[in-house]
Amino acid sequence: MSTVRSHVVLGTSLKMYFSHARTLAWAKDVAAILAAAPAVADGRVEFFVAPSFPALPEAVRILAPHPVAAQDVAAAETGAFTGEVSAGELAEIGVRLVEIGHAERRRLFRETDAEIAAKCAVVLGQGMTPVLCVGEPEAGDPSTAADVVVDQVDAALSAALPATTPRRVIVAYEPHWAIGAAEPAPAAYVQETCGIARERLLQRYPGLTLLYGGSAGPGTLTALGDAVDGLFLGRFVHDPRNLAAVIDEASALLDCFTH
Ligand SMILES: O=C(CO)COP(=O)(O)O
Repeated sequence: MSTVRSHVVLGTSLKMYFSHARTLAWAKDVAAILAAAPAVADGRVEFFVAPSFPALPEAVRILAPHPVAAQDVAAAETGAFTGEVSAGELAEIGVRLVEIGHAERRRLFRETDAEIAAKCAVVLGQGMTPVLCVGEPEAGDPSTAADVVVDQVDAALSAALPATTPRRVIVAYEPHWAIGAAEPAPAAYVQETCGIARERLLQRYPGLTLLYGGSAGPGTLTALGDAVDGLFLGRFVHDPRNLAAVIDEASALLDCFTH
């Protein structure tokens, strides 16, 4: 498949894998990798990381000027919601993106479409970018998967983001069955699903950035071609050398296009 791209977005969530000390050590290694990557320096490769809540302020400091994301947010703006963290407080400490509706939150914490929509609204209201996670629970066929993706995006964004507002939103397509697996979903399946979904979504959400997530790592971006704008990475970049490899791969794909 031909590669037609001028910009790649890469992100990763550390979920709840690391200790505080390991998160900060990892962030320092990653900051050095980003500083050494020309395609990151000139903005053609964008990278964000979502550590756990307690690590956010330090991660913002270590990774600056690269954006840091939260893994979740309260659906309410403020008030008596013990244990929750507001979008306002996240914005105040320098968080620029917020992951919403990850498969684990939908499945393990029974997060509903209504809660996810409310979270998108508060995040957009604070001027941050939602990283909306969508995807089908079971492997099926691409057109059914694309229906699920479009329905989940509409349920999350249609009230908060009128079609006339060209605000940036990141949608991470993560088939639930490909998360925590040995390898990503088959490239042809992802390409077809994303192709159908993107065509239907772009008219309504012109600022859409579409990422693939689910056991992604070195090689995934090349396999997917221009079906996606980038990757939402997980376990396979716990070793920073793998992140460096993915950044090199993204840079090489961009170089193919620009030279
Ligand atoms: O859920 C994911 C990113 O948020 C993907 O995680 P894995 O790459 O570890 O499967």
